[in-house]
Amino acid sequence: MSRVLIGRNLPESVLAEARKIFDVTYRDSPYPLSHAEMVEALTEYDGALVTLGDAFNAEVFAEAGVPRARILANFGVGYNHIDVEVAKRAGLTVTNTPGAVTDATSDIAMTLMLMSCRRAAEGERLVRSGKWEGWHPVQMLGTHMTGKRVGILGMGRIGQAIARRCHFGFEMEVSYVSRSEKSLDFPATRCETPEALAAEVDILVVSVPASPATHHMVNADVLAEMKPTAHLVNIARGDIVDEAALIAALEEGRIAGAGLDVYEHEPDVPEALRALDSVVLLPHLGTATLEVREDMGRMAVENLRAFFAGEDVPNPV
Ligand SMILES: NC(=O)C1=CN([C@@H]2O[C@H](COP(=O)(O)OP(=O)(O)OC[C@H]3O[C@@H](n4cnc5c(N)ncnc54)[C@H](OP(=O)(O)O)[C@@H]3O)[C@@H](O)[C@H]2O)C=CC1
Ligand SMILES: O=C(O)C(=O)CO
Repeated sequence: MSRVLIGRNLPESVLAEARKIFDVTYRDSPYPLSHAEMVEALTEYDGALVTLGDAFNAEVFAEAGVPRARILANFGVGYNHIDVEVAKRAGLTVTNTPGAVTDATSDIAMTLMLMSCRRAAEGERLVRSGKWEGWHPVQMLGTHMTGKRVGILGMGRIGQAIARRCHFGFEMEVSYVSRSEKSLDFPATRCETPEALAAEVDILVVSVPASPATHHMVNADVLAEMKPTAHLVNIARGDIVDEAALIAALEEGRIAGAGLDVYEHEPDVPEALRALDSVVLLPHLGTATLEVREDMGRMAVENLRAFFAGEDVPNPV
């Protein structure tokens, strides 16, 4: 039986499935693996189910030397916490969980769009404060989403699911940036650059993966192109947006608001961001439903199973 580390708390049904197939060591913790635990994952196990925040970087692989582990099955679609090139050079297969996350993450994008446009978090805080004085015709006026233009930065699985919700649910127009032209069943305009996209949309949604190419893709120049009435939503990874530049744009009222599920130095969220009424802050909730986490877990376990059975893994990265 292959010796597999489950690196973090998972839904019970996923653990039970894994235990049927492997000799499982379960690390019963909500926190990411430490450096020493990652080295141990590589040296003491045949494979590991790893999660967001487990920073399998070049130093970890260097310390592990010639690893015993042959596969890292990531629980999640985003794998920017793993140095995949170094992992492959060390002889490991890396897998992820595409698709299982798409609808839930798109739903959180819609939640953030609506909350930011309709000032929902600010309104909730007002009611909780006991200071609400009742309805009046010009109280807390937000942005009407129906019919506006959304900009999708990264028209992949999640970007397309968000665009579909916007087009079919809110009659919105869609613009996007992607490396390749997309063939879609709804109208959408492709822009050449993030700056061009930012300039023409009412809501800019970040859905590109984190990579050296997308680090700070939404920088001060992109934010400067946005309309003062526009909102930014980020459901991808924190470091795609230059957080300091975003805080400055919000503080100076150069954009109307932002909705964030992810942060540049997660879980640290700068005090300046937390102090702003014009920003909606969620704790990386994109895939946080039991059904979706079970699906992600099943996919990760299936990748491990297939690998150790000598089959092609379903989701190599
Ligand atoms: N908040 C949360 O909880 C969650 C966050 N995520 C994040 O969402 C990300 C996207 O997931 P998913 O939609 O499945 O990924 P996909 O790979 O399906 O889509 C990524 C899209 O980004 C585009 N892209 C990639 N690099 C660039 C670049 N340098 N310039 C322009 N466009 C680029 C790709 O273009 P092309 O198609 O042309 O190659 C593709 O359209 C994940 O990587 C993850 O970080 C995912 C799930 C949950
Ligand atoms: O899948 C991912 O990339 C996440 O961020 C967590 O589900």
